[in-house]
Amino acid sequence: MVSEQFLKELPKCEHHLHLEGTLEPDLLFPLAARNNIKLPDNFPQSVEELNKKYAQFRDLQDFLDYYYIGTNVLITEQDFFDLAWAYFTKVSKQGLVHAEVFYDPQSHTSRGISLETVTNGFKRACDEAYKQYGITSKLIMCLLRHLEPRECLATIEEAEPYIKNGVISGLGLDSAERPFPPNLFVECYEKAASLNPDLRLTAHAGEEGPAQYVTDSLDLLNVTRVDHGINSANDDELLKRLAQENIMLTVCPLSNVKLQVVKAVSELPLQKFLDNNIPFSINSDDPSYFGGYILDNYIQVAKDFPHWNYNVWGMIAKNAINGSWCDDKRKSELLTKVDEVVTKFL
Ligand SMILES: Nc1ncnc2[nH]cnc12
Ligand SMILES: [Zn+2]
Repeated sequence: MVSEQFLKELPKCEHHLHLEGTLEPDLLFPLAARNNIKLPDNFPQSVEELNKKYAQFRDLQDFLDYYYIGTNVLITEQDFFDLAWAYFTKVSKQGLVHAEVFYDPQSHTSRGISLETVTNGFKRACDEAYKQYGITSKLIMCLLRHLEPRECLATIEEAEPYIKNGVISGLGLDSAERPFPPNLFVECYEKAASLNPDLRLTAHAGEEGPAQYVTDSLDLLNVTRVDHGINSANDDELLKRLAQENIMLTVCPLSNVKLQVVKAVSELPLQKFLDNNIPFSINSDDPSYFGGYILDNYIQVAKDFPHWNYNVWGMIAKNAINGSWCDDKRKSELLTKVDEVVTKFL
């Protein structure tokens, strides 16, 4: 296995990180107190109890139930800034160089918090992360697929100024996958794309849902990237297409284990993706809930795929950079850094 120090120094990109999923219990309770939010009686009432619950979830929905309760403690622009800032500070020590991060405005607008409050708080943290840590970033607004598509359309309309001025760089689709297929959101994706031709499109698909949802996300939503996508491995035609069209899958190893999508990271079809030239990146999804940030995910994959050498890891890091939505200058800077680190450890 490659060394942990190498994985730490390797320039890493995160493409699948829900900012609300970085809410650690030791921030959740102080924010609840700061904002006078009473958590439900059946919600764990201490950091220790909450950490115990986070040790295992039955499935995606079991996790989402906790996740949405957690978001209720976020009220002011400063709360959103503090949340994202805590995340950037942590990963700045793990070799993260570029982050394309999700957020769920509807979890907040449904509680009377404006999309501006949320977006401005997160954007300020992104700007500060660049200033203080040199981390570049992009904001991706996600639609909650358990909500009515017409509500999602209204959210896109609310976000129009941020989509037009590029503060929101991408559109995503998250929450409970299985009963809410991609075809429900065709109009939303078309509307968002019409507001700015540079808006990037992605969607969660093939996490708990079938490979068909990945195909439909490509065909119906015109996504150029797929979040999770691991069930693509069950469809050989789709695998060929992902390679031909250079569609990156944003894989989340520790998440998949915690949500019981797989029993162990070693079961993930990562070798199959490599063998079929399908680019993937390694990501943390909701790190405070799933027991690890970006470097923890890299280390676990390295442990479960111990035959991958420095060159293989260099290629994985480069695929993540090439699949990023940053400009060519930033990409070439980061690609050069990968070569330097690989050479140092070879
Ligand atoms: N892993 C995940 N899948 C779907 N929706 C999510 N929201 C936060 N994390 C998610
Ligand atoms: Zn996710």
